[in-house]
Amino acid sequence: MKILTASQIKEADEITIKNQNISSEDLMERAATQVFNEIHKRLQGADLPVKIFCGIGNNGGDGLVIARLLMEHSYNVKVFIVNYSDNRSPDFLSNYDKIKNLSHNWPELLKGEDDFPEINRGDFVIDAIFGIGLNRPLEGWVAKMVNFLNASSAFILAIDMPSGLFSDKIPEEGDAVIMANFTLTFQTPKLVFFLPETMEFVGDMQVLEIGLDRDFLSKITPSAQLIGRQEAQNLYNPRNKNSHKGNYGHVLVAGGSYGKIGSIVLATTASLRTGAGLSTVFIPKCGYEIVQTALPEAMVLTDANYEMLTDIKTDLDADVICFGMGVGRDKSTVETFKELLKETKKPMVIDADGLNILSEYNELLQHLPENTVLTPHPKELQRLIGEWTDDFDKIRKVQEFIKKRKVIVVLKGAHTFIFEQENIYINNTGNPGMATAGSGDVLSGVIAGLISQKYEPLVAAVLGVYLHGKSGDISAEKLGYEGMISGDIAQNMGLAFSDLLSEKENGARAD
Ligand SMILES: NC(=O)C1=CN([C@@H]2O[C@H](COP(=O)(O)OP(=O)(O)OC[C@H]3O[C@@H](n4cnc5c(N)ncnc54)[C@H](OP(=O)(O)O)[C@@H]3O)[C@@H](O)[C@H]2O)[C@@H](O)CC1
Ligand SMILES: [K+]
Repeated sequence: MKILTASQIKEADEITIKNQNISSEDLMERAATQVFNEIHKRLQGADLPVKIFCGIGNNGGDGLVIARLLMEHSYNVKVFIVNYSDNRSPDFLSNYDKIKNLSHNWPELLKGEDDFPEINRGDFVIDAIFGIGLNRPLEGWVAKMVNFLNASSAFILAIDMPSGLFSDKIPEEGDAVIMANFTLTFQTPKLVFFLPETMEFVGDMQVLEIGLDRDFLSKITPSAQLIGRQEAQNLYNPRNKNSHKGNYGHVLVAGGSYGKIGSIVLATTASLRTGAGLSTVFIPKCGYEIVQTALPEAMVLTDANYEMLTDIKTDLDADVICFGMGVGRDKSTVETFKELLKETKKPMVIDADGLNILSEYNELLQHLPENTVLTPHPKELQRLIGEWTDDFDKIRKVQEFIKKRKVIVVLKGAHTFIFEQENIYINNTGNPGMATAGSGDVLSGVIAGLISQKYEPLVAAVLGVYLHGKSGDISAEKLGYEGMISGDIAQNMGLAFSDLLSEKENGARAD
């Protein structure tokens, strides 16, 4: 699903109005009706107090349409106009008239702190104060209004965007932003919904298709893409019946050190469970029996050294090399990694201490094969590219880095971001149970397992992150966030594939 900027959305809006020969008010009615339908589906006529806070722009106009439709269905609705300016939009005004004509339950104008209404625990608050038109931080009593709503224990549903949240920048410390429980957003999710610094304002999120011009949407270059089930399905290559293990490639997992052989077991298990034809590990001697016992399906080669890697064989017949997990940063390990980078032409996936070595010995970066997949978590990324001021600055810095080094970066997080050239892919599977030791080792193994099966490195990264998250979701369903461990994510990869290939309905949600 494409993620568009506010100006792209406004353009789509204008083109839709022109091409479909409708008024902007018609489009507002269409969009807000979708919101009403979602609310009605869930509330089923329940008699709870619905308190709708409307701004005076089109986000407020949406709020007024939602209010009217709820009133027509006999909901217990009270509308408050957050009257921050007299510059009311035309579509706000015509819906203001419509609601006044409908009932004597007129909207109440709020003009300052003294007008704040009572909000109770069981209230259902709808935030239609600001949407994508926000152009400066909230101030004065309007900021206080937002903080007041946040302080209530009412459920807050944000329309299009939580009010106070910009679509293209991070709020400053202390800025007032609605902390929504749920956000119903129009046509396209916004990039800020997925950034670590802003995702908490959004709560759960659902995208409502409002029928914007299809041709325009299909041609426009998005600022990022959200990867859900449908996108992942499009990346999947079905297996040919007439095939053998040689068709699915050979993964080499090189890494590990004394006390850290488990990371190799996890990555290698994941590569095999993702479908690699063969997996060989290259580890220090101390790991020989561990891997042979834990994973009889793997072949094991050992370094001359007992505790760490000092001499990785570079003439191995692998299709992809996965390096770095548990490998440590001893000088002799750095040397053999350097040799490996200089010698190999194979695609690589580099994780953990492999990344830390690259950060410490910057000169190695020039030897990375093109399209190497680097899989840092935020701390590893920071060591690699330096500090950033906020999440937008981080994106810019990653893009500069990948342009210079011609690599793919998989930045792990609640929403993992995959950066390739100018493109950004944002994963929509996964859960907090995956914040557990070894989860990253499994991901590296998954991506390597896909590359070995001839998926392009970018496709392997995007599909691998999706499947890894899905397997995490399946593990969480069975074991709960606390109970699941990364070995479960590796074990359940097969179920993630089955889920991908099953016929079940996906609905409008992008996972
Ligand atoms: N295609 C779609 O997706 C569709 C979108 N639709 C809806 O339209 C929404 C966008 O509407 P919008 O453009 O009218 O902007 P909105 O967010 O209501 O606010 C604008 C007002 O806020 C003001 N203002 C800004 N910052 C301020 C501040 N800090 N403090 C005080 N004032 C501030 C600014 O005035 P200014 O003072 O800058 O002149 C202006 O008056 C969108 O989110 C969606 O809900 C649907 O109806 C149909 C299909
Ligand atoms: K809003």
